[in-house]
Amino acid sequence: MNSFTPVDRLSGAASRAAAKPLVRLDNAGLRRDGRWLVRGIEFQVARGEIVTLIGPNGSGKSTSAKLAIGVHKPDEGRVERLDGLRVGYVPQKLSVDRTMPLTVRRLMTLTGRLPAAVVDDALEQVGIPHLAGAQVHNLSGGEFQRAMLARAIARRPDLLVLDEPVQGVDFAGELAIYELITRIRSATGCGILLISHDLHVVMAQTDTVICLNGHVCCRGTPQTVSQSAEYQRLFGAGAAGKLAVYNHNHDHTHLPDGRVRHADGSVTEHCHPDDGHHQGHDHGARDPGDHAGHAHAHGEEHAHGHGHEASGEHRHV
Ligand SMILES: Nc1ncnc2c1ncn2[C@@H]1O[C@H](COP(=O)(O)OP(=O)(O)OP(=O)(O)O)[C@@H](O)[C@H]1O
Repeated sequence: MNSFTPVDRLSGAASRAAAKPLVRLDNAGLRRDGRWLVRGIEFQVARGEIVTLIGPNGSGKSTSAKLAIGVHKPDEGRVERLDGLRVGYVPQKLSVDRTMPLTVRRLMTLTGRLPAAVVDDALEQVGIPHLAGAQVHNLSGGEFQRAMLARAIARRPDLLVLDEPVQGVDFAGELAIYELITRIRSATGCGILLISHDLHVVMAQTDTVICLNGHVCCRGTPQTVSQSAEYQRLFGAGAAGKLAVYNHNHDHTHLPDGRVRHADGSVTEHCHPDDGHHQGHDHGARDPGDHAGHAHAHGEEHAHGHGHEASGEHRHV
């Protein structure tokens, strides 16, 4: 998991190019069947930046991302991309039948040849080198999303666009995947455009949040957006408090194989009853041993989040 390519030192010309955003939407709008799907969309993604689009179903997140990468041409406004921009795109829906016989290695090369070493390196980076020969239909939700991420990063994109990268992943896996995304950003310096409903999980990892509802409702750092009246109208006032989940202290790491490494270096099959995430947290109606009831990352690094319940309130602003 330490085989990321370090960010290259940039030449003068390249560093001037790096100062320009990778992509910039300026008052972009898309109209279909006589109605505006999105309008007045303005945001940009710079190298090394994570921008997250949030908003309720149908608010135009995917449409805005597709405008950004050129799948759609704007009917109004402008979209500018850096010349020669390489995009890695993980769409929300994939037209691969997960019941078809297909190995992870083949999934990686469906849309173009890649040297085996590059495939192996990408799988290593996302923490599933052992699954190269596995059938896609046997992967867990989290493994599948990691395979999709590997597929996107294998071609060393400048801009990584991830449309709901934690679909089918439990709360614990979500945080691990967001940590992985953050690590990819830090190690490769690519820009990342992330789409999610799950703002209270996503937001702490994000530089800029753009809250959409057919138009841009509000924008800013996770903290500013979570406090804004527009955001609270859209997601419910209770959603603002969810950011606190990131401040939780923890004292152990969940390893990829499910075992637990403790602060003293010992490794056990399960958490100790007095481990960090058991202290003062409500496991709800779930069995106390059921870790899906709250979030803590199962991965190489650790982060704990609690209180992932959806606000439930989705009013339009
Ligand atoms: N090609 C299209 N033609 C007509 N309408 C479309 C097209 N693509 C999307 N839409 C509509 O545009 C609106 C925004 O869709 P979009 O997929 O961007 O929303 P979203 O915020 O990503 O939603 P979700 O969270 O449900 O994935 C929806 O009402 C959708 O039905």
